[in-house]
Amino acid sequence: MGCVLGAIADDFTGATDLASLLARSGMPVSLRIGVPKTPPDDAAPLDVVALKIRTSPVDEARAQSLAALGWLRTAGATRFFWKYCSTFDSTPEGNIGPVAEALMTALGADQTVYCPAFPENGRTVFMGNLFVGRLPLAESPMKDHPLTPMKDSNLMRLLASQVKGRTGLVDRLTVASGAEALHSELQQLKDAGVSHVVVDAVSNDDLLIIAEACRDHVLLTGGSALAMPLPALYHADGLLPQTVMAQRARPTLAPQAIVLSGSCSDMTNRQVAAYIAAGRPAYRLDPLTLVRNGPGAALDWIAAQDLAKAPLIYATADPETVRRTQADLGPVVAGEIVEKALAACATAARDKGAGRFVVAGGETSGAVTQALDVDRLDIGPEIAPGVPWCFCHTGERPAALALKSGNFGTEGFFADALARLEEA
Ligand SMILES: Nc1ncnc2c1ncn2[C@@H]1O[C@H](COP(=O)(O)OP(=O)(O)OP(=O)(O)O)[C@@H](O)[C@H]1O
Ligand SMILES: O=C(O)[C@@H](O)C(=O)CO
Repeated sequence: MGCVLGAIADDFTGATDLASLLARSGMPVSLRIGVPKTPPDDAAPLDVVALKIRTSPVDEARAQSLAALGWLRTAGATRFFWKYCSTFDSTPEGNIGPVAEALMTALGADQTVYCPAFPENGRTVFMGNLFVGRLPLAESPMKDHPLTPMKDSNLMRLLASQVKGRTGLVDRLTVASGAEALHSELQQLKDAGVSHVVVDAVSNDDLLIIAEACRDHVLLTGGSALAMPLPALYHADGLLPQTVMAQRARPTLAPQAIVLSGSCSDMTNRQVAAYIAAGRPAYRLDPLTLVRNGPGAALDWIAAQDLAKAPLIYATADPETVRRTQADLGPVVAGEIVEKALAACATAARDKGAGRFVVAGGETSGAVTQALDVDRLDIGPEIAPGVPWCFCHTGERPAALALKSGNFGTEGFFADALARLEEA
């Protein structure tokens, strides 16, 4: 069978997050890195295209997502999901809103919903405001994000600066009244000309109600948790046969491993500190040194390491250090120089025999995955909510990649991920 639900993710950790939550349904999920160059003759019922467009210029983000849409439509998809970050990471211009509008126009949809809530990871939406744990988004560590600092917690305001159409809200009181009440409020908003509707959710039960109410929408947008109930609903609607995920044999992996961290999130800072405190070999990349001398010293360090000890290379730094670096280099140059260096470290580790890669950060994962020439990933066991091991071939050899969203996982994540692979 062809594809039923086609999803487009704005970064690579977001794509593996979404793929792992869809895979909980037991139905086959495929993850493509970039828009595939070949026709979709091997599409899975649930197919996810990972793009690296979170901070791209708006026109480029629109063009890439429309190309992904075209491929997914050719694959047979009749339902579509636009996946962005559960912390709504975006700039004042986009790309959440502009991509949603471009997809709506292409699909002839005059309304869509926005729900980044991911309760298992502490992201909830109440009265249109996004919370990270107990903090409003703009008071959470996301205010210091190196590329997309989030300075407002109100999703309608954030969205209004990104879209041309009218924005509105369906609040938790309506969601709690059930799918029918939500459906009819969405209809009233549509009649009033509201195209972009933020919908509150504080629990998985709320997300199930939203998915039920919107199961006939051609386009949904949100975090991975909103997509989680869709396979079962589409199955109930006769769109998706209950095919059990074909358990592909797990590839035999070289034991050598590397951990690459370019995320500067609060949780990644704690994960890096915990890994170093446990006595693992570690090398810190300094963006200012990279500008002057390139990544040569880091590559020499990798050459001298025993990769069976899973060494860590990290640019992860606290907000004050990041601010100082950005004051010298600018956020874009600082980000790119680190991404390029970590990508070079990944290929050096692969060439030295590494078959296991733990990567922290969405942009970082994009740079690393592209450098390793990965074009498709199979979804393996989930290490933490939204972070699965993924299997692929890099060149001649199979490899396992864990692409960790900045704030996901607990402090012991890096070591836990490697241990989980042993058990899987
Ligand atoms: N020391 C540093 N100074 C400035 N920028 C840095 C530094 N270290 C990393 N960066 C850049 O910060 C950005 C971090 O973004 P990335 O998407 O990788 O992590 P994240 O946003 O925490 O993860 P996610 O998007 O999955 O939540 C990257 O572009 C990275 O190159
Ligand atoms: O939704 C999330 O928080 C993640 O999947 C993500 O997109 C991080 O980049």
